[in-house]
Amino acid sequence: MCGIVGVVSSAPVNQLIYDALLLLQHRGQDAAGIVTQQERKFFMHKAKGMVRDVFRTRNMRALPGNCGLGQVRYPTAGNAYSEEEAQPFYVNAPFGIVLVHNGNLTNAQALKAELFSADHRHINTESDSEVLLNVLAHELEKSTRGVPLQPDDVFTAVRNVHRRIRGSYAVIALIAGHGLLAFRDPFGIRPLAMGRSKDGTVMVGSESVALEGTSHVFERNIDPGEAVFIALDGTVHAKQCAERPRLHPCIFEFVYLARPDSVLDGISVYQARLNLGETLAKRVISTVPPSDIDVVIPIPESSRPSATQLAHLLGLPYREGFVKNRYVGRTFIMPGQGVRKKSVRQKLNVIGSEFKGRNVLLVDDSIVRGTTSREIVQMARDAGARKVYLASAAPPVRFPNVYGIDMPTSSELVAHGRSVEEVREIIGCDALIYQDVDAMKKAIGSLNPKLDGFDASCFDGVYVTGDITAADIARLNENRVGVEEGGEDTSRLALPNHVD
Ligand SMILES: O=P(O)(O)OC[C@H]1O[C@H](OP(=O)(O)OP(=O)(O)O)[C@H](O)[C@@H]1O
Ligand SMILES: NC(=O)CC[C@H](N)C(=O)O
Ligand SMILES: [Mg+2]
Repeated sequence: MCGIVGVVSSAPVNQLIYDALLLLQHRGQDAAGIVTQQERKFFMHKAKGMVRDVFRTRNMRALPGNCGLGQVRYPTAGNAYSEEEAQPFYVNAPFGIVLVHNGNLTNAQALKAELFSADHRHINTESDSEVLLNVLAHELEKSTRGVPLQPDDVFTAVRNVHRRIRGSYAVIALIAGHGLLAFRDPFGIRPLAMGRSKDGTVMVGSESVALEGTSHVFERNIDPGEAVFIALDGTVHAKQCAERPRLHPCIFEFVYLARPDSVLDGISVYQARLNLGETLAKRVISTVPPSDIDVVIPIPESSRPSATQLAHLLGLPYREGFVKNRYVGRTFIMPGQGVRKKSVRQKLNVIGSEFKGRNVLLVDDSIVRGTTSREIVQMARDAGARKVYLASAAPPVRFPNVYGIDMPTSSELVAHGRSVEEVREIIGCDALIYQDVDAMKKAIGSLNPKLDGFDASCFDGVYVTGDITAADIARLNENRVGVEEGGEDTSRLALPNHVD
């Protein structure tokens, strides 16, 4: 997942986009970029790094104009370390388009070949998002019946884009001199919401927190398959452009990716995590008697709501046993196993008194590669815990994700092809309690009965787009750079050394 935002206003938007990206930083830590538009000219700044490091005062001053968009990147395709694959991407025709994308295309390779041979378009990076932009540009070229561009021509282009591309995509594009286009894949896998501020500024963004935190009132989600075109005067046009839209949001957004204060597709992420804690509590009781647990300790940050609810239901004390260094980012979304492992120790430190001589139940939101759990269980033992139990608010992650979460291969997943007992041995805890897949779906799905289902592919192996084979998964990995086991980008551990 990445974080994306787009704005149409009657005032300069550079600071507003920056602020929204900061609120979406948890969705991508690897690169950030902003484009603004003034008098049909685009102004862009993008680079690797976190938002606060990428944009210095001089960069912000060079982003004039009353509309624009931005992205924070968490790479899931192409080269994790390439500055050129930072977003937004730009094409000069038709009109000039810049685009940001959250998600992952599953047919990007085939499209790239097709774009070259049939559409005569050159793709200069390994990014699936550059492919997406070129498909959109080609379709817009075909559908445009004159200048100025009409919303219906834009919608025709999006309809054709839906026909050509596969996978997950929440997209925001700015068409020079015309307006801001936002659309979502026909399954609504990745989130996208829209809101408005008192002065009439319209904002589209990945999570409601980006709207709320910048004083915009949430109006609605973009529907799966729907396209919204916001003209430069703020007029909003909307149309359903998919043939069979269905709402199957990614369940991992609720488990881990999104901020708890966001509401996605009508579901409070916080409430979803409380519910997961509740159902997990029932699983714990059937494995370890609560009388054998002295204290419940969350593994910061994302597991906290589930852990509090679980402790409450079991009638056990909830204590903070790990302190998080707030200057280290989220470890799961870092590229390279070496850096992830090192970061767990940098990020979390124990409060020894909470462990000494106690039976502790550690709670995490999910166990993916097992990097965090292995380190944490050892840290709890080193701090003197008698018994260390571990509960995961999500079920075992057993299948690769192809829709924008960086879990490209099954071999890296600690639970793939292993029984719970085998995973327990690897992690080194005294008992391991996982959430159940159906219980997870029910706990979250009950919060919005209008959902058609979830994309829960990393848990149940069912890919909602229905067209994913083992060969596709292998192919999707062929062009990945920077995700190999042990791969380490040491530069990210260095302190920022910018001098203005
Ligand atoms: O099994 P693993 O491969 O280690 O992945 C799972 C862990 O990674 C995430 O934490 P992260 O540090 O990314 O973010 P958080 O602070 O939001 O919990 C998640 O919350 C788990 O703790
Ligand atoms: N996580 C995402 O949404 C990634 C977007 C895009 N596939 C990239 O790798 O840059
Ligand atoms: Mg965590």
